[in-house]
Amino acid sequence: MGILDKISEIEKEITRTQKNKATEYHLGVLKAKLAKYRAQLIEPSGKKEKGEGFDVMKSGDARVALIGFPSVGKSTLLNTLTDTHSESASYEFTTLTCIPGVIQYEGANIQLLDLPGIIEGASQGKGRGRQVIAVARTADLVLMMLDATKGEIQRKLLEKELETVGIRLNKCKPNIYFKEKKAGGIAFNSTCLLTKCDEKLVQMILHEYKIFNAEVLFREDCSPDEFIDVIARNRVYLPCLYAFNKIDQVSIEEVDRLARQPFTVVVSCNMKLNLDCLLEYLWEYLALIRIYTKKRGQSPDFEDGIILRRGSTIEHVCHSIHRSIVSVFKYALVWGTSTKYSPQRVGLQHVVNHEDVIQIVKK
Ligand SMILES: Nc1nc2c(ncn2[C@@H]2O[C@H](COP(=O)(O)OP(=O)(O)OP(=O)(O)O)[C@@H](O)[C@H]2O)c(=O)[nH]1
Ligand SMILES: [K+]
Ligand SMILES: [Mg+2]
Repeated sequence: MGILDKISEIEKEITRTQKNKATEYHLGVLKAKLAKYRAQLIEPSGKKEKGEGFDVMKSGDARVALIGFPSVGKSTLLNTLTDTHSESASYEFTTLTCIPGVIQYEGANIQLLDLPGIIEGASQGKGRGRQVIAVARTADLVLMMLDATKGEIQRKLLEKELETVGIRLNKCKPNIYFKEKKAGGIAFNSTCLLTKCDEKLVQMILHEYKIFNAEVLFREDCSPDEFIDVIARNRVYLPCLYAFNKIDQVSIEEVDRLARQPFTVVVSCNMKLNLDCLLEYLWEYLALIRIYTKKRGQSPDFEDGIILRRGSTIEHVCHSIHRSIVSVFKYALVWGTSTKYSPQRVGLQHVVNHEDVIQIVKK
């Protein structure tokens, strides 16, 4: 039996099995098995698959992958937001490779990757699904483009495809400490009440993975699926923005309904409607900030900021100026919203805010 057959057997058994207290353990083990086989499916086979242009160099401050069914308007968006041209047409599978463009926004260079359309079964290799998904894993954000005239179906189908290959959208990593050990059996602990998972189930799942010695600490009330995500290791957690395109084709009531969904923006690429809003969301979801540096006695150059991630520290600022700066760093002066007063003297661990002005004082 091939892996695909094994996977579909297990999937069938999971749907057949009624969910209740008595089947909980059985289901947990089935899910662990499923996760194992799926991981084998996406492991690189060694030989390079066809599809040139898929190894695109990462560049700029962040990378966004355009994922969607054929002909939803992905290439039209790339053509509208960047200087790059990607063929767009009314027939499906117009785009056959990965085409990178650059969005310039708020002083940041955001790499936007136009990709071939994907369809149901993409995760199992239909069309160029596997290559497209491999690119999505390298992105900082998935921009899922959907056809507003088709309601929510496309979204559900694509979410399932990405879910299957271990891509988690708009989800946090489960707060579970997990460490494999050489000996000592399985040490299980939790810091909160667990309602979805227990020690026995954790052990059974670990045995499925042939893990017999490990330390496990649940710091939140996680499900068996979330625990499997932690031990499976190949999971990626990405923010996702859903963009419903072609709103020029649906009623105002439908536009309003779609726009109210979480993590969603409604646009028309052809008619250039609401694209400024899409860009604002991208900036927000990528968690980008821009700071300025200045030299002593001079005013900052507001034309030339440094783009960082939210949560970055003075140490990150130093590194993005030059590798050697940290070794001669004495303190920094900060003007902006991250300090109580301006300027304020801070150390390397100080977290900076959007639009802060920073002066590095050397030893
Ligand atoms: N009505 C309408 N049509 C649009 C809009 N945006 C794109 N289209 C049309 O949709 C068709 C497909 O556009 P593409 O940009 O080629 O779509 P794609 O997602 O790149 O398609 P593939 O590369 O084949 O996956 C073209 O005929 C576009 O003109 C829009 O906002 N409204
Ligand atoms: K097309
Ligand atoms: Mg295209």
